[in-house]
Amino acid sequence: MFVKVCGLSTAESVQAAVDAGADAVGFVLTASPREVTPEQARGLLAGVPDGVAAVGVFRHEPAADAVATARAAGLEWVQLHGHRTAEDVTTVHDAGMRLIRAVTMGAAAEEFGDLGEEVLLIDAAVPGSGESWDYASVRAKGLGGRKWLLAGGLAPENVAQAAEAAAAWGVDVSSGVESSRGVKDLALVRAFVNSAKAAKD
Ligand SMILES: O=C(O)c1ccccc1NCC(=O)[C@H](O)[C@H](O)COP(=O)(O)O
Repeated sequence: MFVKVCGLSTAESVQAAVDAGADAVGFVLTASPREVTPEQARGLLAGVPDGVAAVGVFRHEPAADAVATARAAGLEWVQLHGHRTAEDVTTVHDAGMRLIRAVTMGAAAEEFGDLGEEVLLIDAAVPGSGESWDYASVRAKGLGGRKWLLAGGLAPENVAQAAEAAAAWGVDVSSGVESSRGVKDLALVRAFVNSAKAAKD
């Protein structure tokens, strides 16, 4: 099970995620209580070893702007929320970067198609809100064989059940490992990664 921990803003939370075995860490580079500057993200990147994906997260920014900001932060991956096109995917790849494309569960059917991104992320209506949804319903999207992350309202206590219900390739969390909005709880970060890694693939 691929595990991403998102919305990290301190060296301690990065270390907790990495030490627990997270495969990816996310830095929010768009308006959010979790927002970090590119300079802060670059500093946090120092705690991310090779083999762990460091992801810059964006919402409505044009793909070219997201790429420029992520590059300024030294990140290799971008995660783009909002409606995206095959041209956006090309923009990211032509810049030599890697892409997680995020769609909300309620999006139109064509949004779930393969636009060439490396990883798809299926989220709640509002990213980073901690809202849960009917995870099993994603099975109807026919994502078998794709690399995709389940997100929205996951937490240490529900991640294993949710991932199994959805037949997820991986999981992503932010709110469910926080003590208050934007403040990561290190014990919850560890518990989440452990629970997700123990979940049935
Ligand atoms: O975290 C944010 O505030 C945020 C703002 C704008 C775009 C994306 C954002 N976060 C993305 C994520 O953290 C994850 O992809 C996911 O939505 C986490 O959801 P949750 O665990 O329910 O907080």
